[in-house]
Amino acid sequence: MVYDPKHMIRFEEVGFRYGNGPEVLRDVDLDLAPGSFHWLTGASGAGKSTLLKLLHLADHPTRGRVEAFGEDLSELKRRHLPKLRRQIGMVFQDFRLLDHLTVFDNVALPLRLARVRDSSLRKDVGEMLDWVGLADVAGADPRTLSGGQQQRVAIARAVVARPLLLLADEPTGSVDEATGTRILRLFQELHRLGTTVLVATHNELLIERFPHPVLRLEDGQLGLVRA
Ligand SMILES: Nc1ncnc2c1ncn2[C@@H]1O[C@H](COP(=O)(O)OP(=O)(O)OP(=O)(O)O)[C@@H](O)[C@H]1O
Repeated sequence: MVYDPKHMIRFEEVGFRYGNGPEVLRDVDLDLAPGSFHWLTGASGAGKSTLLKLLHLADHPTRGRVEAFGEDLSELKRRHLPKLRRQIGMVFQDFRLLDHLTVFDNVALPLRLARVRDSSLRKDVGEMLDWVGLADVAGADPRTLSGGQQQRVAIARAVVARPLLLLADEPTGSVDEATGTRILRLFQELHRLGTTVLVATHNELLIERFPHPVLRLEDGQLGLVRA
């Protein structure tokens, strides 16, 4: 399958509820243009993580249509989903690093899943750790690192396989302002290289400093509050 990068992710009238609970997302329309950078905001509990979960193709909508890289999710064969999801890098709010693996092996994980050869895997992971400034802790247990360092491991892991789309859930939530700015500069660099980026955050300071369009979730509905 070769994906057409002209089509990133498209939502049409998407609704989502957990079990029999109320609808958390309602009539969400979204067309993420390739090469775009969006902020995603909204009060706590507004549904940002839920929207990211659907964008990450980790769950199906309760209603509506999701199209990813030109493929309709409801028509996609289950065995094709992992390959599609490999086009998407995700930085989770709580990092989700694997404690039993070193920093190097955490970052290498997506390449191992994609069966990348050992020699090019070592090169790619090495370059990625250099890029996030963590080459000197490659052999460390991630639990021994600071929050900001762990976040950079999570970012390296999310982008090592060169995804078309990068999603990040509150990536500066547990780091100081200087580290937050550093993380944003990494995202900016990826964006300049052509990656489509969407970052959920409460950090008004960063939203002001990096003037990308702002999407806002309110009452389960998505709107553009800054173009
Ligand atoms: N696994 C779940 N089961 C049931 N309800 C859930 C689940 N996850 C989230 N919710 C509910 O869905 C709503 C949206 O939650 P979500 O985590 O998407 O919001 P958020 O905007 O990311 O919040 P925050 O900014 O605090 O991270 C909330 O009412 C939450 O309680």
